[in-house]
Amino acid sequence: MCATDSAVGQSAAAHSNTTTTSSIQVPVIDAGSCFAPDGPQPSAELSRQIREACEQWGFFQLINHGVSPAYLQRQHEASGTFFSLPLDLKLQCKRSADNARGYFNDELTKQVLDLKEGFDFGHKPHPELPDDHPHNRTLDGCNRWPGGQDDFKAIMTEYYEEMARVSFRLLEIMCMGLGLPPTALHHFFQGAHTSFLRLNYYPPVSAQQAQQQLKLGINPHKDAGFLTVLVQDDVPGLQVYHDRQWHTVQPIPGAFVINVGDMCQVLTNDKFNAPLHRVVAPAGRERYSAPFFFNPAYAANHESLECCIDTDHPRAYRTLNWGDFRSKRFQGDYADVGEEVQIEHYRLSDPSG
Ligand SMILES: O=C(O)CCC(=O)C(=O)O
Ligand SMILES: [Fe+2]
Repeated sequence: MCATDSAVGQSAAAHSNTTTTSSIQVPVIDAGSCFAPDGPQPSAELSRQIREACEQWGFFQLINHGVSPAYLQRQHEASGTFFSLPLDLKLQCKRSADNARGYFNDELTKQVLDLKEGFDFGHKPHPELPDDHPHNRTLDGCNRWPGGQDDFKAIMTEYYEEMARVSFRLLEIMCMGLGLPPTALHHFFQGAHTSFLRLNYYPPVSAQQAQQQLKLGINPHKDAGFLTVLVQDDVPGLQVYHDRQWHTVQPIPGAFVINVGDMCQVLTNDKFNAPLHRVVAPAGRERYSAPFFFNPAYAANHESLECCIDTDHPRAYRTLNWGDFRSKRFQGDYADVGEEVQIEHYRLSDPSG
């Protein structure tokens, strides 16, 4: 990608090949259908639960959200159809150094090759113009689609819009949890958010391979944007690092898995933490997931919010421009360019700052 960040400052255990099982679980929150288009207003109790999950884990699952399961099912089926296309067709829309969007099977996370395939597409500023029109070339590049797969494009575009709607609602609930008006942070996103949808396909490794050595579909990383809304199928693999252990995010049919990203950590002055996570390559079965990375406008400058600063929590970061951060990050995901930029470089106590 990736919208990912590095594991600087994390203990060696976070990089070990061992998986620890634990009885504590990523929080599961009932949203009371408030993500349905005509659903009820989110309650203060929901915003409290989400705030606590963001403070304690930076990860949670949202059930009973109210988004029609048909969207999720259509997306899942279309993703399966895409990844089963012949490789030469997929390679026709392969991403390149100057265009972060399209198909890829050579992603590096922290300069280590991931065991997976993926497909990215994102915000198109002028939907009425062709994808490759100069006006639709963004900092991330422009969308490219596999030839002759109009249904795939239509289903994914519809799904993207639905995830954007869900993300705006989540943003509002998070603001409520911080004691802000629900729309207090809209200006970071509205009209020009640079979100993108990623489809992930993890081919199975043999049970024998998995036993010999832990194989990772995605290496440990943090997501760089504001938040991520992910759906996974019924094959476990996603793990979050919490309290010095890796915890599997157990698949729950139809649930959204939400995690905090770097920009949210900067805005909240470390009150909400972007958690380290990874994917264990599935043994014996393939696995699919679809993260929607809810990203601010390129021009958005991030400074910690006044409501998150006090004498015990002084301002932790220098101003960080999202477009600048994002483009530096993509260079590191596409090719091994040495140490990647990360939010720690913007920490006011960072001597290199
Ligand atoms: O596949 C998953 O469950 C997680 C994917 C992920 O973390 C990512 O694409 O950044
Ligand atoms: Fe991620």
